[in-house]
Amino acid sequence: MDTEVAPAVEAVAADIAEMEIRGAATIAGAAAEALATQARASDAGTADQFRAEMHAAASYLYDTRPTAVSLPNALRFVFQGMDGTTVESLRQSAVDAAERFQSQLDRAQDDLGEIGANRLRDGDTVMTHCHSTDALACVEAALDQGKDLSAVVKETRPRNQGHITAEQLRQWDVPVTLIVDSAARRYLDEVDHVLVGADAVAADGSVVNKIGTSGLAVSARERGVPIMTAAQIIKLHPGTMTGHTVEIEMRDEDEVIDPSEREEIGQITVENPAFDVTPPRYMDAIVTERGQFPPESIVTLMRELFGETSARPWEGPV
Ligand SMILES: O=P(O)(O)OC[C@H]1O[C@H](OP(=O)(O)O)[C@H](O)[C@@H]1O
Repeated sequence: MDTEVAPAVEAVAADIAEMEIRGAATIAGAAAEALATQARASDAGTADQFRAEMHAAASYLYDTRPTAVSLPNALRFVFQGMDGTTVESLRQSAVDAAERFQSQLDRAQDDLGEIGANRLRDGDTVMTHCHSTDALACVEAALDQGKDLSAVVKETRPRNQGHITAEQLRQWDVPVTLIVDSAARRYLDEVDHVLVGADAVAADGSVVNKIGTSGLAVSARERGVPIMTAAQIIKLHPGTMTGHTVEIEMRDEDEVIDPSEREEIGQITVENPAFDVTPPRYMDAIVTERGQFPPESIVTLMRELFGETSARPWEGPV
C-alpha cells in the first residue's frame, strides 16, 4: 500500500520543526491545512489507501514538535470530520473539516481576546513573554475598546520571539520597552499585568509555555502583579486527564550558543528546553474563548470537551 506523504506536507512539517511556522495556534492551522493539502493531492485508488495516506501525513506532522498540543488537536479535528466510504467523500470531508477548523480558530481567538481585554484597564502597562497570538488578541481587543496600553516586552532568549511581539505592538501604536529576560523582576514594579500564551494546559491547571514563564509567574506573584494565560481550548491537553504528562521539547544547543564560541569555552554541557511548566497556584486566570477560568477549575471545561481519550489523533476520538 502506498503511504507516501505529499511533498507539500513534508515542507510544512519542516517549517514547523525549524520554527519558520511557529506559535501554537499558527502551527495548528498549518497542520490542518497540510492535511487538506494531502487530501487534495492524493491519487489513492481506494478509501483504505486514502485513509492510510492521511494517517501517514498526520503522523509526519505530529512528529515535528512535541509540546504544543494544538498540533494533535488540529489533526484530531480533521480526522473526526473525515467521513465517507469513497475516496471522493473522504477527500471532500477532510478538506471541509480543515476549513472549518481554521475559521473556528480565528473566531475563538477573537472571542478569547474580548474576554481577556476585560481584565485590562485603561492606562495599564502589560508585560509579555515570547510571542503569542492569543495573548496579543487580548491587547488588540482592549485597544479596540478604546483603552490606552503600554508594554514591557521580554526579548525571550534564545530565539527572541519578543521582537515579533514588539513589532506587532508598535504596529498598533502601543509604546514598547524591550528588556532582556533577566530584567523582568526589576520591571515588574512598573507593570500592571503579565500576559502570556500557552502551548498546552494540563488538567490540573498547569500552564506549559515558553521557557521562562514559570520564573516570571513566581516573581509576578511575589510582587503582587496579576498574571493571565490566554489559551484557546485547542491548547487544552486531553491526555493529561488520564495521567499523561506534557513532553517538554529540547531544542538544538546551537540556539543557545554559537558552536565556535562554545569551542572556545571548552567542554561544557548545553541544554535548551523550549518550554516550562507553571503550577496553577502561580497563575491568576486562564482565559479561553469559553470564558475565564481559575487554573484549578479548567478541568471542568476539559471534562465537558473531551470524552474518551487516546494518545494519537488518528487512532480514535479524543
Ligand atoms: O498560539 P499562540 O498564542 O500564537 O502561541 C502560543 C505559544 O507558542 C509559542 O511557542 P513557540 O514560539 O512556537 O515555541 C509561545 O510559547 C507562545 O506563548
